[in-house]
Amino acid sequence: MPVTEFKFPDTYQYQNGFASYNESEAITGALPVGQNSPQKAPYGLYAEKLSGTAFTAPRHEDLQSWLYRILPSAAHSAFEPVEWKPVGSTHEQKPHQLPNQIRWDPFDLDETVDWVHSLNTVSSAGDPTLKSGLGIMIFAAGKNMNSNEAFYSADGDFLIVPQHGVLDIRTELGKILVRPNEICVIPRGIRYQVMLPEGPVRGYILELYQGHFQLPELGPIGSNSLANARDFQAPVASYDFDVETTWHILSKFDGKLFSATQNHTPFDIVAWHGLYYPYKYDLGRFNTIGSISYDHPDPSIFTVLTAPSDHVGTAIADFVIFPPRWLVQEDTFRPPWFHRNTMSEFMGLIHGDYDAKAKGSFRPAGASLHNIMSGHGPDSNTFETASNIELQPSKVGSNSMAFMFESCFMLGVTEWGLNKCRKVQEDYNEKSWEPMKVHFVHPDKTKTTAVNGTKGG
Ligand SMILES: O=C(O)Cc1cc(O)ccc1O
Ligand SMILES: [Fe+2]
Repeated sequence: MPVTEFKFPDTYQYQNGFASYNESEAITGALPVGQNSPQKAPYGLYAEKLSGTAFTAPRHEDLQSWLYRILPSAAHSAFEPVEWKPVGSTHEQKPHQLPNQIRWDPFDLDETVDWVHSLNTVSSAGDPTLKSGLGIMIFAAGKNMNSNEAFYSADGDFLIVPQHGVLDIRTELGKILVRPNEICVIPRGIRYQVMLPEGPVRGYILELYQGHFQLPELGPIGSNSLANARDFQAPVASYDFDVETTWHILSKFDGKLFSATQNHTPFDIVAWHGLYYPYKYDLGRFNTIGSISYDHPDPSIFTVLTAPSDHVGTAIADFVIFPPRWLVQEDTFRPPWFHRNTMSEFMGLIHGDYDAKAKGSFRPAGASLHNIMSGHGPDSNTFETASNIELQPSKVGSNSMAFMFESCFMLGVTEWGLNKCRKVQEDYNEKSWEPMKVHFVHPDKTKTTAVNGTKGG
């Protein structure tokens, strides 16, 4: 069910559509007509270009916006490095590459920190300096950012998946409210401030060091379904006129934090137009497709957004969800099959349960990582139940929302993710797959052999 139908209505205004060429002006006439950079922009505003792709990118990839602001973003002091707890996503701190299946208990809320200081990298691949790879972060914050602070990441686009609490995000291009079961994307470079109107927040972030997210191809599904383009929402221009306050601009740059000061607000964009902007999406609007005959299809049918690599069909990162849905397949083992995947699978749970795992084992605000070729699938109890249950149409995932960040890269686990967070479940394999029973019965029953104390047949 869409969040917007059961929670308080969003107070902000949006423009609808994925990858739409948008334009917005907080004062009528602030956008120049017929050109981008007149000798004098309307109302004495400065014109500033923001590029999300190279100037020479092909048209179908091109992401640029023109901003009309009171002062240019360049008007600030030099950036200085500032103390930041290591977020563990730089090439200087190589993460642990492990073939183990890993699962984390729910990450703790931390009411002592704000958005910027709440970010902890749990897993990563590649290197932001080479615009290659991605980072996966957990955020858990309980404080508003200072009212005169704004943050941006030069390292990549943030795909933010809140699990708890409400994020009131003021971006340079306008305001976005994001709640659990909604997601938002803040592209590289865009400055923003995060306030917490309902108290503590927690969730997951995929930071994409290369490329940008797009909607997946629909192939034979046709021209609608999955995440429909019209349900994505971009903010409208909203500005302050403040050239007196001292502001701090915080920059995540190669996994480190830098700060610069300026004596004017960064939220001074009166109008903008273009294709490079933040946006949000309500996962409750996802139109889920599934099997209506037999067998369990690949989870790619649940892809909300994909960041493609240069190799068609292989993603740097897919964002996949497991929404409430009906299962009706006949003569089918309905939960996910056992598998080993050339892609890495990092999963999180926003609320509810996940149908491949025993209740209470993979919990909301927890996570799991099944790296390249690490065998996984339903745990032993889930297998026994699903292979014996009488098959009726049944609804799975009512009031639940699991998701997966799936990547072609081997995902390393940071020191924080492996040790410091203290959430790794030591008994994941022991509880899930080591108890699997042998059901094999040789057609010639005299050849049955005892294994693990269980006699086949
Ligand atoms: O491993 C998982 O739980 C995710 C997953 C779900 C599914 O339905 C099929 C494949 C897959 O990797
Ligand atoms: Fe999987």
